Amino acid sequence: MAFLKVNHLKVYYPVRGGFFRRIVDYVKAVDDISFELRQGETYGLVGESGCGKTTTGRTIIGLIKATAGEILLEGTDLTKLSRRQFYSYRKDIQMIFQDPYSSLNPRKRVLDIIAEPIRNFEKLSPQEEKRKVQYFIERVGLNPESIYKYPHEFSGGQRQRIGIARALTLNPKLIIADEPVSALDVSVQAQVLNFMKEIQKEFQLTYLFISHDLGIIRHMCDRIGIMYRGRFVEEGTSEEIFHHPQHIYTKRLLSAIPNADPRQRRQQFQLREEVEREYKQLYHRYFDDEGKVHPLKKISETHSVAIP
Ligand SMILES: Nc1ncnc2c1ncn2[C@@H]1O[C@H](COP(=O)(O)OP(=O)(O)OP(=O)(O)O)[C@@H](O)[C@H]1O
Repeated sequence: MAFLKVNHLKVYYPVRGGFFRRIVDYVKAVDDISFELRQGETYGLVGESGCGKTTTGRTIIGLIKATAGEILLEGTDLTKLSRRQFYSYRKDIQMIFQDPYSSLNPRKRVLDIIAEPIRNFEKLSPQEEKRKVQYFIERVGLNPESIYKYPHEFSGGQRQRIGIARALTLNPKLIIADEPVSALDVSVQAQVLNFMKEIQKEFQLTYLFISHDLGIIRHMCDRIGIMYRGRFVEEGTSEEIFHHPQHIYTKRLLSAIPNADPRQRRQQFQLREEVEREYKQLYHRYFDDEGKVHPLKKISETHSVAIP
C-alpha cells in the first residue's frame, strides 16, 4: 500500500467579481492530479511558477480544502475527515516553508516557536518541553542556549534549521518541504539540503519536496512529478526524468538548466534541438485547455498554452 496516495485531486480557487462579489470564475490551480509516495522516499514536485505545486502541498497538509479527489494517508482519506478527526493525523504531516525570514514569528523566542506544535498536540511540563526543544535544537546543529534568542539573531540557514527543528518535534511521518532553500544563499543551500537527507534516515521521514530548481530536485529526489498548469505532464524516477525525458515540456525545462559541465551542456544542446523539432511539428496546431485543437497558430503562441 502506498504511504500517501493522491487521487484525482482538484483545487479550484473562486474568482469573485461585480458589486455583490459573486463567484464569476475559478482558477484551476490543481486540476486532476494523481501520484503516490512510498515510505521513506523523496518525491519531487517540479514546475514553473504558478503551476500549482504549493497549492498541492498545502492541500495535503489541510491548509486548503480540496475541491475534489482523495488524499489517502496510509489508506485514510484525509479529505473526508471532520476537523476534529483530521487533528489526530495532522501531527504526522509537517511542513517546512519557503522563506525562513518570514515563516518564524519575529516576536517569539526560539523556545516558543519550536514548542508551539508540542503545546498544540502534547501536554508536557515546562521542563520536559524545554528538554525536548533543546534536544531538537542541538540535533539541527545549533547551540542549546539559542532557544532564548529571537529569529532575527540567526542567519538564513540557521533559521531554516529552526524551521526544520519545529517540523521534527512531533515525530512526523511526512514532511512537505516547499522550496525550503530557495531563499538561501547558494553556499548555505547545500548544507541545509544535505542535512535534510541526513535526518531523513535518522527519523525515517518521507519527503514531498517542492521546487522549481531541477538541480536541487536531482540532488534530493528518488521520483519526480513534472507539473504544468495544474496538471502532471510526466512522472518518473530521477534517472528516467533526467536521462530519458519523454514530454516536450520536461525536455524544455531540462534544456534550460544553467550548466557548467561541458558534457551535460552538449546533452542540453541536443535536447534543445529536439524540443525545437517537436515544436515545429506542432507549428500548425495547438491544444487549448479543453484539449480542442486550433489550426494555424504560431510556435510563440504554443509556448504559452497547454502542451499536448
Ligand atoms: N488564494 C488564491 N486565490 C486565487 N488564486 C490563487 C491563490 N493562491 C494561488 N492562486 C493561483 O493558483 C495558481 C497556482 O499557484 P501556486 O502557488 O500553487 O503555484 P506554484 O507552482 O507553487 O508557484 P510558485 O512556485 O510561484 O509558488 C496560480 O495561478 C496562482 O495565481
